[in-house]
Amino acid sequence: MPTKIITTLGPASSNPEVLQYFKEHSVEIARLNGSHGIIEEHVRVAKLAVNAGLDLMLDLPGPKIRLGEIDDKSLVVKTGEKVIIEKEKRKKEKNALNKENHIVILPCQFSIEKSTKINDIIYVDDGKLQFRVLKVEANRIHAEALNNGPVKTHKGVNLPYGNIDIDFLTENDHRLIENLLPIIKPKYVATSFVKNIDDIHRLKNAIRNALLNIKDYYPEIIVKIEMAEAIEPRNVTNIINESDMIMIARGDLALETTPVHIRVPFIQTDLVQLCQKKKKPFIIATQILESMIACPVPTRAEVSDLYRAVVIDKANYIMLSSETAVGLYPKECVTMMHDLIHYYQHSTIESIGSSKKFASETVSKRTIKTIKKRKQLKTIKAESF
Ligand SMILES: Nc1ncnc2c1ncn2[C@@H]1O[C@H](COP(=O)(O)OP(=O)(O)OP(=O)(O)O)[C@@H](O)[C@H]1O
Ligand SMILES: CC(=O)C(=O)O
Repeated sequence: MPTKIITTLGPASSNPEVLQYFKEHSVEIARLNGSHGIIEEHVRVAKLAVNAGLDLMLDLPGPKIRLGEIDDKSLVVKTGEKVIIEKEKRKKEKNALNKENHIVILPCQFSIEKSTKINDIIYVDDGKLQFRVLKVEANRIHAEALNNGPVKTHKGVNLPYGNIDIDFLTENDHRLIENLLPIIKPKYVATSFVKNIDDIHRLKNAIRNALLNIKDYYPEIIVKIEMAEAIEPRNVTNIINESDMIMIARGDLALETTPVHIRVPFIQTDLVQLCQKKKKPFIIATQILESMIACPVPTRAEVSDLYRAVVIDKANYIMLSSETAVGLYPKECVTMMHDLIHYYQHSTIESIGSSKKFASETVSKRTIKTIKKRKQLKTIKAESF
């Protein structure tokens, strides 16, 4: 089976025309990220995706630490700037400017003081922002920004050296399982920040309870591998056995394993081998075409990453996140993936590009042109020798 695409839906892609395009270009699953948006919006978008013929995945947030609501939409921190990180206050307690004595206050959805010590680095927004801890108090952390960058609402917070103790199923997970799952009945439920097999059992119980009155429906469970504990030998095999599909969730994995960023490609290799050995389908996720959030063409490194996922790892699915949720070029991202998948499948076939069926049904016109060009080049080369 050729690799298929999963697209995360958001403002950039939640309309019938884009979803139809996705369907026609190798997208099989539409992912709704439970960490963002409200239930009513997810219901609306789920209907559009189903109407376009896509399967649904509901991705549960799990105990992922995130920033709270950042009121100042243009907030930017600068290198060396002092910030305070503290548990998000309720609406009426909020300081409208998010500032105290001119120090930027960053609200966080969970208290993280107990998991932090002086000189630890706190990573925000997939590590795009880094803060060094200067002082830890009972209810807040004083830190300094190590680089410049915008601070946005609900971006992820990672503490690779901290020991986080947040219950696996959060209030938000329960709300989505009880109020959204029975309505949209997604084919897949993805679960975040799983540490061990007990977490999966707890999720399955919660789902069973929410579906007591619904017969003939139970979702397939996708376990996202994104924590160091999940890849320990005592956990990883059990987790793979207990799941219907594995997601190599490289965004958080990169910051939850140390040395940060470095281990991901190695872990990817090991997980791919394990999944293949156990015949478990798997997804390779995150930042495959990240630069295409703002640019219509990918970097060479991204194309190589895509090649690795499709050609070397032979992933069952590759996933787009911000690229299709909030990016400027959701269709171009899907086209890029679709074309590489089909180029791989057909580039060795002698009749490539001349088959009408191939041209009309699968690859975008641009790829056909490229493949034809490649064939011409080959011919020229052969003739000149
Ligand atoms: N339904 C949505 N509405 C608005 N913005 C969204 C929505 N879904 C995703 N986004 C935006 O796209 C970004 C990337 O999406 P993605 O699903 O990868 O989320 P994430 O915050 O990185 O978390 P996760 O670790 O769950 O993937 C989010 O950070 C958010 O800014
Ligand atoms: C997809 C996701 O959650 C991650 O890469 O962290």
